[in-house]
Amino acid sequence: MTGGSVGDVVTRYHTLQTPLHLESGAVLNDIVIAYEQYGCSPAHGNTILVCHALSGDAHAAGMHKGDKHPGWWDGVIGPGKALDTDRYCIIATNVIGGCKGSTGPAAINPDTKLPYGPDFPVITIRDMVAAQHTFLIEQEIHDLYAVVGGSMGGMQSLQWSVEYPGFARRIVVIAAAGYSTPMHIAFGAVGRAAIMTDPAWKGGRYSADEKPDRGLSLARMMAHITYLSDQSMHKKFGRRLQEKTEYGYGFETEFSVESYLKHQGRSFVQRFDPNSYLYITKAIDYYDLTKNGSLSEGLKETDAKFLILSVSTDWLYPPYLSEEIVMALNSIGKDVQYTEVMSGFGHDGFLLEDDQMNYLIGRFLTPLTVADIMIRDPPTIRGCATIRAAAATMIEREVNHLPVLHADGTLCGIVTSWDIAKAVAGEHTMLDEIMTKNVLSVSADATLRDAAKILDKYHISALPVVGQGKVVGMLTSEQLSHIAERR
Ligand SMILES: CC(=O)SCCNC(=O)CCNC(=O)[C@H](O)C(C)(C)COP(=O)(O)OP(=O)(O)OC[C@H]1O[C@@H](n2cnc3c(N)ncnc32)[C@H](O)[C@@H]1OP(=O)(O)O
Ligand SMILES: N[C@@H](CCO)C(=O)O
Repeated sequence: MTGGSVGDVVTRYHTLQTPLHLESGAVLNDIVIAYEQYGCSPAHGNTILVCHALSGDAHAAGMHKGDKHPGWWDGVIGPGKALDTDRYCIIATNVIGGCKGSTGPAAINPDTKLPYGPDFPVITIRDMVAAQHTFLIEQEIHDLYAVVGGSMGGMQSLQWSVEYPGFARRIVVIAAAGYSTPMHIAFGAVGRAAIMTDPAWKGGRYSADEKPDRGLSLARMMAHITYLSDQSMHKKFGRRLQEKTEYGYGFETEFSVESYLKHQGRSFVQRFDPNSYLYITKAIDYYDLTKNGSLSEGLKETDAKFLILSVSTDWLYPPYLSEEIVMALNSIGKDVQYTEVMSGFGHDGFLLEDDQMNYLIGRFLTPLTVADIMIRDPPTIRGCATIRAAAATMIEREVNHLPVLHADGTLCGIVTSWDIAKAVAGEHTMLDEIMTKNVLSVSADATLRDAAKILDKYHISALPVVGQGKVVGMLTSEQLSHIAERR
């Protein structure tokens, strides 16, 4: 997919005026939310909130001055991309508990004037979302067009739908789950143990000069394996050695994958706070949207359209976890679409498969409407005409359906070539005798999906498109099948 860049961007900061009552019972005051905003100005119904994964931040797109990489979802956010900045206002915030500008354990505790460290209260995904909600309200944004996120971002998207039903019209959940599994918790536990057993951790009260870097690096190395796949590791590294010493195979000689993981660990300690890692992984582990053991029960109050995406080779959040969400939503009659993205990248596929993400998310957020494919200014006929005149118009204009109009141009019926055939057999003369009078119609801004549902439900093959009382177009099942074949 082609698309432009949002260009140079800066992170902004907002201090919440409202204290945040956390799920743990603790209260946080003066919370700072780091955020970035791209595209149109926020207006009623045009704003999309993007939620990041474990180590992400508010810098989702565009370039920060001096950086060598753009924001973490630059491939999907920008003019003409799925999160189209020509159409929408895109907002990304850093979660509370994080370390990229929003209040987290490395922030200064106003009571002690020292970093919170281990005194920072336990936070949950629900708390992260509550902070985003307060932030939006204080920015005078009272509804969202969509909430979109992958991995922990997907958990936030789902939590939004449960916590604030109706606030967001569309919810996109990628490579996520309705709850953290024992395996997620197990990986989280090992990562936390790596940090907490590093002598430099010092019960969480480490100094800026001496952080538990070894522990954090180890935690990231281990976690990063879970973001890859067997297939991607074969392809990326094989059994290659990074460099062979002149002595041949020495104990120090690194495999390519070993060197890669060390690089990931080393670069992670440059950009992430160890205590934040503990708090955020704990928030992920506590995440559980089931109620009385049922995901359907937990999602009962949601009121949005859902797009759920999984990644075929993701073994951390395997497709079955997404399918559980889909089944739960289906079982309670919610509007949900699902696709398993075919990708060899594993869990991080949601950050790498830009083309598929753009196509699937773009189609969901900005679906084709009836206006995009309808026949404009279609031939019509007056209700007082003869059947012969209708047949002649159909042959001349090569159509099988004619909307029938009153003298004032408003719709009063529809006639099809099948009606004409029946009329000949029944020896009728006037159109009024054979046309369908209870004609169904659709508006030009209806989605093709909604229009297709009407055609299917009533077993009909065409719908006049009506705007301001007048017929402005015609939509047929034939056009819909052409579109389905092309997409
Ligand atoms: C919403 C969010 O989750 S935001 C957080 C997302 N970001 C992260 O997870 C940060 C870590 N980044 C990554 O894991 C990756 O960059 C991804 C998943 C985002 C993208 O993956 P890719 O484009 O395939 O990059 P890849 O995983 O190959 O990493 C490239 C880096 O590894 C280095 N590298 C690659 N192979 C090796 C090797 N054998 N030995 C040492 N270093 C290596 C590259 O030099 C490059 O370094 P740089 O980032 O310092 O420039
Ligand atoms: N690699 C991503 C995905 C984790 O789910 C991150 O570190 O945030």
